[in-house]
Amino acid sequence: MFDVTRYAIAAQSIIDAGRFLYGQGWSPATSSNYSARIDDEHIAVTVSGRHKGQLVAGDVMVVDLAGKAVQSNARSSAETQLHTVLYQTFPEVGAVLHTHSVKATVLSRLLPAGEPLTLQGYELQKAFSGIDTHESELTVPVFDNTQDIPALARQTGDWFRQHPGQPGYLIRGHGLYTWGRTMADCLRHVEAFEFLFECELETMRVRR
Ligand SMILES: CSCCC(=O)C(=O)COP(=O)(O)O
Ligand SMILES: [Zn+2]
Repeated sequence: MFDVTRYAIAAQSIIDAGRFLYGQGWSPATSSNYSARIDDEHIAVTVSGRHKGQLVAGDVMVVDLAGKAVQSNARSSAETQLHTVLYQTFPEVGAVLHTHSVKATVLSRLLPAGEPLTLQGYELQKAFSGIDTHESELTVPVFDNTQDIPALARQTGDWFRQHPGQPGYLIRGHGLYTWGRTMADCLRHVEAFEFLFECELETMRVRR
């Protein structure tokens, strides 16, 4: 059982995040999914297929950390396991956001297969929780868009257990996953990634 007040707060944070992310053009055409932790065993997550700029309370539901719906007949996001694996792996994670921006999508397709995106020397890296110098190296792995969500959940879980300080990943031709202690932290991470993706794309353009 979960606390209804905590659920309502989590659901509202998801609704507000959707309005912002859709407004930025980072969650077009029903793409993306969002979640927020309710307690040690439950998260609030978006219902599959909903318009993320027009979310209402009925577009958010509760699942347990195995991804099983709790007190709902709705179908949670098709990518629910990519969220639950992060809450299982990192007890401090309070929110997870998945977005489909043009920059994340294009950059993930331009990176050589098998190579992560490496970010270093950007002042804005300090926007990520726990990063206090632009000299640190951020590694953003790029996973293939296999459509096999259980396999991807295992892959991402394994990778981040070995690299617990890294703040997100890309799925090739698909989008970004990032997380944070709070929804505010998580939204800041999305914004920071978007800025850094634009810098990387602009650098590639200038160097051509
Ligand atoms: C229209 S985007 C295709 C599915 C997807 O990648 C996504 O992020 C949304 O899936 P959901 O089941 O969470 O609505
Ligand atoms: Zn997606």
